Amino acid sequence: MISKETWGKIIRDYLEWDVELIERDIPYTLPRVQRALVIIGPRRAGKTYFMFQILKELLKHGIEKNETLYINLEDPRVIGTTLEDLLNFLDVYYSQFPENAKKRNYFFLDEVQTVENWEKFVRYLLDKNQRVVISGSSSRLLSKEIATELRGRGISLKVYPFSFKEILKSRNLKPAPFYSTYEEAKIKKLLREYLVWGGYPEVILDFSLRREILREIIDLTIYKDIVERWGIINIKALKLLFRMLAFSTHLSISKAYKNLKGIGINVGKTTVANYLEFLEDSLVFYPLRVLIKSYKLQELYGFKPYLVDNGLLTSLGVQDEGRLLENLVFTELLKSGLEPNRDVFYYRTRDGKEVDFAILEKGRVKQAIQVTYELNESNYEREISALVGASKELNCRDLLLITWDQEETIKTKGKEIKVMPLWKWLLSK
Ligand SMILES: Nc1ncnc2c1ncn2[C@@H]1O[C@H](COP(=O)(O)OP(=O)(O)OP(=O)(O)O)[C@@H](O)[C@H]1O
Repeated sequence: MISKETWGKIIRDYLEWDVELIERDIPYTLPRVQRALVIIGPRRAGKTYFMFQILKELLKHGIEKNETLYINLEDPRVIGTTLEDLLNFLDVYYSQFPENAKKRNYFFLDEVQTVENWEKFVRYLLDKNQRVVISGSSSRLLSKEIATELRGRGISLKVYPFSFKEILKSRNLKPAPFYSTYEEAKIKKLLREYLVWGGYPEVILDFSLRREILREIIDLTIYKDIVERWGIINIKALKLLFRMLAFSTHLSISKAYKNLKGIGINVGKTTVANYLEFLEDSLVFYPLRVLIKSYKLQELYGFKPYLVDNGLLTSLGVQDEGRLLENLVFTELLKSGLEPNRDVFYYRTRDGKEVDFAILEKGRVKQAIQVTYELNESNYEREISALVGASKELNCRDLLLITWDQEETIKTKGKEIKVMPLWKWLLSK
């Protein structure tokens, strides 16, 4: 049992506490109805820090600090907290601030999954008309499942590693209609780093330790979230599968199974499917499906694998700039709020040409995006005819081709294709 003194101290410590943070551009609203805001995202993406940002914004809007409260349930002083302990903690809080008992308070509960029956406590607070923000990720319960556990009493908000705009902001480079030669050179240098090393907050904050940080994030995800949690014994197969995702442009369960078999790893197809699902659940891997009505055909075509951050690709050994660029575009689409396989798919024309991203809005394809590092003689015909074909079949006029550094407008066969350098596209979003 956690003593009243311990809770009292934790509350006092919180009131004295402050933290410096880089402000994120993640739109959110605290639910006005009796629902908790559940912050979810991959490991080390900045979920806790985003809670801190919400807290700070409340204070800026005139809420007294003692009307808010943050507890990290993985704080060593409160390990083993039970539901009863949490109720005791409420008593201690209200005994210190009796006037708050009649007000609306803001509770921020981090690593909430460590307490058994935590959802009962959250529902109790919500029933009392309190505002609740929760987050967590551990081998015991993935952040995605927290939303499920609340059974309709949670609204989830996704936090991913930094977007390019957020990185620029952290370096005091604000989006502007024009940049000086110096600024443009600086933006391109940062973009090159972002292309290779991604946007995990700790990587941005300590670039010299990027390799170690990324390795640690992969280990946390693989060992804590997947191996420990599911009691996986074939760790080698899981790690090889993760690497395969990084290197493949197309994959399916059978193909992954055959690839593994080809290098002497014998695991069943069901195991392969399970491992892929675990990686997907931990929000590091996204299988992008083809835009097609028939579910059977969708299965047949398999998926295009993407990872949540380019740093993971590099850490796993990917060096191909084309692959890095395409993955980066995917991650920015994610960060802009698009849900893969609901708002974004890849597209295959009737004659088998591929367009990387088809963006849907209100059931129609609003934009078709092709990504290629450099448009040149050898790929021009393929890239352009895929976009033109998709445009005709999908009746979509907004055609975009993202490259590393080329810019022009191509008019062909009655269609107009905008060719845009990556940095301009990222800043225009
Ligand atoms: N907005 C930010 N400003 C400054 N530093 C940040 C920010 N977001 C994250 N960080 C840095 O990254 C680290 C990891 O962030 P945080 O703890 O918020 O991630 P998390 O998603 O909650 O991680 P976990 O999944 O392991 O619980 C922090 O300790 C901090 O150093």
